[in-house]
Amino acid sequence: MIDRRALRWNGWGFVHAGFELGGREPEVWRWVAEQLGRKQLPHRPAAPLDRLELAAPALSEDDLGALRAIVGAANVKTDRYERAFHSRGKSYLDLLALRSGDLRHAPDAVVYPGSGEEVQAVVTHCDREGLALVPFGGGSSVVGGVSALRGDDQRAVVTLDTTRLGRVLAIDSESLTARVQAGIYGPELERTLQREGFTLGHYPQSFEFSTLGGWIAARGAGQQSYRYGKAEKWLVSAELATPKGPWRTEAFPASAAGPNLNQFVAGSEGILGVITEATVKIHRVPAEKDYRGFFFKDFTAGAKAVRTILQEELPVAMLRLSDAPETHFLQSFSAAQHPPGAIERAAMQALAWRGYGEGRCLLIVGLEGDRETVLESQVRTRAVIERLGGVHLGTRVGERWYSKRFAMPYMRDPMLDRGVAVETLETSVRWSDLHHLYRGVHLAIHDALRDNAADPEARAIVMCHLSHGYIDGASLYFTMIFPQKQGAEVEQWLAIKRAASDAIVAGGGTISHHHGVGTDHAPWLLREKGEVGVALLAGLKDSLDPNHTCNPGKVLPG
Ligand SMILES: Cc1cc2nc3c(=O)[nH]c(=O)nc-3n(C[C@H](O)[C@H](O)[C@H](O)COP(=O)(O)OP(=O)(O)OC[C@H]3O[C@@H](n4cnc5c(N)ncnc54)[C@H](O)[C@@H]3O)c2cc1C
Repeated sequence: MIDRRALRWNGWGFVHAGFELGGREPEVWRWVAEQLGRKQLPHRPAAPLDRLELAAPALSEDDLGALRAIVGAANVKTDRYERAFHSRGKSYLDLLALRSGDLRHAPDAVVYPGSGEEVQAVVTHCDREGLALVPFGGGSSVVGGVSALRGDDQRAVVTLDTTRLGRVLAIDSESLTARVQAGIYGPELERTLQREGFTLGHYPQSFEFSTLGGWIAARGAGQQSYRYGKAEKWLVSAELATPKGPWRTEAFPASAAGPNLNQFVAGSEGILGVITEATVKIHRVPAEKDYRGFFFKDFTAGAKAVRTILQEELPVAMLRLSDAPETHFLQSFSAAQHPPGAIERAAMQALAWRGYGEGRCLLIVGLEGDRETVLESQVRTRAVIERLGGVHLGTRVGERWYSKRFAMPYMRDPMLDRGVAVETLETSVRWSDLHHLYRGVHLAIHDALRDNAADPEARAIVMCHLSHGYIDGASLYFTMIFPQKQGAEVEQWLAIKRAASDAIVAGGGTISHHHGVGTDHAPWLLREKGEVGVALLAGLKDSLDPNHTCNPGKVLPG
């Protein structure tokens, strides 16, 4: 379990850590300012915690006494730090609220149960007493999934932090499954499994600060999902504490006994109850890892290579194709930190002469497995890539990406400190609709950014990568960096988000491939699931949680 106070309550990661700019802060920030059409970047520090207004907890001493009796006095927290830390997740909207000192959604108490039985007792208590209950793992939701909301008829909000449930309970080395408590953080889970020679292989960018339960509840995807699968694929079974009592789902390798109910748990986002533990599929730790880079002349050629590799069913762990703006951004940002030497500059110039210039797109191919499989796969993926116009860059770019794969989120807080917004959104779509959707979303974002720009000189960076591919389609992940419109930051972002989400749905994409629904995507759910589908989900909620105790205001359209 990570000590909560070691973490930024209103930003990313450990308080003592940050993004390493190689001693070239002035050059990097000058480069960012230039890209965004700013002469210089403003100074916009976040409001300090001790000056924020926080309403007194709306729980009586009886309520608190009852919670203390369940989890122990030390595990019921009502102090300022705990309530602020648990008030929201990590989306741009969340950070805007936290940084401006808006703690309207702070929970009235945070409880840390130490067993599945204690979780069940807390759920039952909240349900009986008319209290809202918000399940909270790492709190890295970027869709409003952990906002401490309550229904009109609920007296107060209790946030249930799962991180004391942090143990691997059993490993079945014959079946390759592990039974794990839901509040375990990524690093502790992998450390424990790898000590025994196994891995789950689920490495989202938020790996260090997110939990097993959160991955399942939000149907998450790790960066190597091509090999290890999304959460719904590696989930074997789960145990939940619900207002109707404990619920354990079936745990078979396959079954024809009706629909597989695990599929309702994956993506339930806390609205059906609290996942207390799960059995998951594990793998032997791969003996070999190979990450290398390739350039394509454009995004279409790169996407065709990714599709071909997947449809030829070559065993890959990761294929990550950046479009031209993202490739340019990554290279220029890296050059601002570590200026390239003469040899590197000459190599880039030579590639530009060969046509890999302005529009070039970087593909990172990750292979994992035993030595023979990785070697064979390396030969075969490279053959496909070169046949379709890719040029090999070697392992350095791949290894650099791998070593920094969890670092980028640390850039967001210093950007916000300088009036620069950073946010992402994602979808998945069939191959036959992919380019149409890509263009449509790009256009919608650009138009919305222009119509909501900070001023006429403001420029934005909009970039995309293709990741998490399948035989029939792939996920597209968009990142936007733009100057904030001071005083209207929320409205500015909502306009951009609305335009992008409408374009995603119009283009045939899902409103989320791996971030989930939360509050932010709920308005688009009806268009995706249809009336019958939403009624089915609502019925499921009503049957397990008739008083709507669990995570009110999330997933289902209001
Ligand atoms: C910088 C950054 C990078 C990210 N990268 C990725 C990525 O690569 N891939 C990806 O999939 N996601 C990514 N995310 C999104 C987020 O990390 C995932 O949604 C993650 O799965 C959430 O895990 P968590 O433990 O933080 O859950 P939380 O944020 O605490 O909760 C997420 C949702 O699940 C519910 N929940 C949590 N635990 C439980 C439980 N035990 N039982 C029932 N409900 C529960 C919550 O109520 C909430 O609705 C990223 C987020 C950030 C901020």
